[in-house]
Amino acid sequence: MASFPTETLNLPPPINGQDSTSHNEPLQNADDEQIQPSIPQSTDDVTTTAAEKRKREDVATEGPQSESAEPSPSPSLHPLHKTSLCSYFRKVGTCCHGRTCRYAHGEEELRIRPDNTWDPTSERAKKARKLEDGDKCEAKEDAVEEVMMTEAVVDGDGDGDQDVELSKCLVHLPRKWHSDNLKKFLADHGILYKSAKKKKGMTVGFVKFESVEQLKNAVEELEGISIGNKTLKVANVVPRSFDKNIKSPMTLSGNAKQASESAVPGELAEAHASSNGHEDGNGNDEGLAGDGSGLKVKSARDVVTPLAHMSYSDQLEHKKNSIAQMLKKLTRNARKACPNGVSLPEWIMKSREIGGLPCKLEGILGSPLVNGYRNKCEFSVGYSLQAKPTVGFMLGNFREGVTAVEEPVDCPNVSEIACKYASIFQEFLQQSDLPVWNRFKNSGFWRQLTVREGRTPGKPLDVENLEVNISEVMLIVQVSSATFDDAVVNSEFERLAKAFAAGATASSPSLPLTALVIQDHQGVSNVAPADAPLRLLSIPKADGEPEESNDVVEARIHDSISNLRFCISPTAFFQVNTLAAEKLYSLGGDWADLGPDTLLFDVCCGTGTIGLTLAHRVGMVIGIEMNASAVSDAHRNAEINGIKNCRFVCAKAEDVMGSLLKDYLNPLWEEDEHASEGSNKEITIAEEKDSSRDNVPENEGCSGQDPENDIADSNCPEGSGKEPQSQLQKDCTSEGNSLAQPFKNVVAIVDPPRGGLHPTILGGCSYISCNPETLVANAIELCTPSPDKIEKNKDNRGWRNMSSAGLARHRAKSMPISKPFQPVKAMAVDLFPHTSHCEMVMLLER
Ligand SMILES: C[S@@+](CC[C@H](N)C(=O)[O-])C[C@H]1O[C@@H](n2cnc3c(N)ncnc32)[C@H](O)[C@@H]1O
Repeated sequence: MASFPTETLNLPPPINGQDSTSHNEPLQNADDEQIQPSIPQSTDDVTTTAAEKRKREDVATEGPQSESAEPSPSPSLHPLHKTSLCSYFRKVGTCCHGRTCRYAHGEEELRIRPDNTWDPTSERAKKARKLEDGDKCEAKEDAVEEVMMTEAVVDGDGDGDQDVELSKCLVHLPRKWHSDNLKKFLADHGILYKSAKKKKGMTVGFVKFESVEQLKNAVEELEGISIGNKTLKVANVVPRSFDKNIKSPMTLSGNAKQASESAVPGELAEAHASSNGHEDGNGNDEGLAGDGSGLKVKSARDVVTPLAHMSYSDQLEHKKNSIAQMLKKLTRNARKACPNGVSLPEWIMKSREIGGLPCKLEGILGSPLVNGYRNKCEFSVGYSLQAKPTVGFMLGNFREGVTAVEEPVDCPNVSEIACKYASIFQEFLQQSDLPVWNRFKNSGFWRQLTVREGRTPGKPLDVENLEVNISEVMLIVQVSSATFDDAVVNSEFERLAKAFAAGATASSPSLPLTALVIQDHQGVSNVAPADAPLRLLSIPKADGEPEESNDVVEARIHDSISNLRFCISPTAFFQVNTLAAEKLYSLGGDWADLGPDTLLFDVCCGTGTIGLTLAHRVGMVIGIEMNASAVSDAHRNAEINGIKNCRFVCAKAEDVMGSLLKDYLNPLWEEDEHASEGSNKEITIAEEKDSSRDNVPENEGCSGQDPENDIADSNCPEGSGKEPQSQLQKDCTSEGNSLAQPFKNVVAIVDPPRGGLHPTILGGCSYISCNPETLVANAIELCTPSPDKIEKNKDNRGWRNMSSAGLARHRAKSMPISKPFQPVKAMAVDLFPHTSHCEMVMLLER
């Protein structure tokens, strides 16, 4: 039996004592702590007596009041005796060891662990987790009042500042309420007011009063009232008024220090101060700072790079620890989902030896670049706390009424070039005749600026001066043009192109500007569908003349990974940290055990990066991707790099995976129906994420597109993947393997979007994959043994309220019967320094 000594896990100590499965428990020695052998052991009278005594002690000391006063175990017993539930007993209600079993037979026998935690699968642990989550929620709710701020949501009637002074936000209202519900609620409580507004989906409403008296009465009456299980809070309305004549405090250098030095007194000074507040490394105050109105607000730096106050080595330790916690979920949930009457897989049994982990966590790879590493930044356009049109990051969650946007000052993940372009655009907006987007009213014109950067392959990296590494820049400006006059719009675009060109030239050194694209999008959120109309603008030359006609210039930039050149179109996904992505892909390749006999599926391949960088190590690559322009980039990338053993299919993976597998593997199955068994691997590359996505600046890990609603097959430049086999054979008659020369090894590298993969892909073959939470959910489905009979998932009601792991357990019951995968090893790779996100590679085999 393979053992996994704890030393090799290289796990950090528990943070805040939260490590519930105590990886440091002295249980490594598999021979010493035998895991439920199938042959009954002889009963040892002495042990029985001790166990009975122990049990009596346990029963006597149980109950809430005794939990902390747990007596130390008898010296003759292992300190972990009965601190974990017996899975055999749980499944079948009996266990061959009877009372001598070292594991607890039921909750009553369970003892608290030496580190003061309960077996994470026990009811007590669940209760503790719930209480803890409740505390966190309460703390968050209390904080809401502190960070309350909104853009100009109260309709102005010309009173300017008075509008704001006579207005209040009501916080913790039911999401389903709209304005009428709010008005009725106010009337029921006898509140007099001028206007009341509430948008469905938000937890805040806005009330304007006629007089200070009305306002005072309302505050007295409403503050603290219970609505459902929430307590109503009354908060101030932000922003305060902004003087249009005051220029942006952000300097063209984008340098945070210079920016805060140049801040105009009384303007954004406090916001900058809050960023600097973290420089002492003390993150205890959560970076809250005043905005001058008595409210406490977070800075863009706090929101976008919440770990920036920690040293990078501490960040890596922190991420590795949270990945370990995430992995333990896989063990717990696969154990729970294991069907009755089916033995637990060996990896679950062995997990006890490695602190509950499903497999060895090999450690964490750091990012080669820690600052300014992002090659793509999406800046929102909105109002700052002072109501100034601003290009930067939103300070919070729209549902909670936070729409304020602050400049990307002192955000260490943002590149200097991106900061400079944000600043140029912000300057332009101050003078523009067209309005910035108002999220509350869903109206306005300017919505978002995306800055994408590319590098030339083969050039050694200058780490001291990152800007010089960037040779190409694409700017994508998102607008909502539907209600605006074409002539006005066109003239604004012309001015915009001039402003960018002039700003780029004036900067020192001058900034690359390769393509300027307008994306027209009418939707409520800034996440545009992949087919949102794009328009390429001409970039004027320095002397003011337009450079080329639209037909000649292409909206594409290039970057390089592993010395290959990649062409990237405006909406195609490309990892935002190119150098760290290179590490991630090569790790995936190393683990996948690739060779000339390997057929590699690059599932969710984007521009083909994973498949193309590994193509020289396999017989053939098949990339599957639903975004048509990414697929066309992938084709072009294969071509410009002279790679011939790749094929790219434009389709949803769940629609074509089954038929592709059938087409490519059938010849194998005909020869030997077990040929594919044991040689299949899945490598999952997963991104760990924070649940509060709204705070994240933009696509860290995926395009943000809704996989269900995007491109139809008919839009695809290439085949849908449903071609007859003869067509497939024709496609892969390159130097690599073809169907005539069967592949002995099938590997899928799965790099899904944030939402994970559609479950129907998972039943097909073995995989490698990357997003810790969705990976864990997918892995639960892949690694849980099949039941004897598949259940039809008739009742899917309530799935919205389920955790991703709960949903995966539910789905696992209806997966096609197949041999389960087993987790072999995992490694975290940090692509996102200073944020809480992290990628993970996991090898699953069967
Ligand atoms: C995280 S990105 C990874 C891209 C690529 N592997 C890379 O590293 O550059 C996920 C990709 O999956 C694509 N995608 C999302 N859902 C999909 C689906 N159901 N089928 C195929 N592709 C999908 C997205 O368009 C996006 O390009």
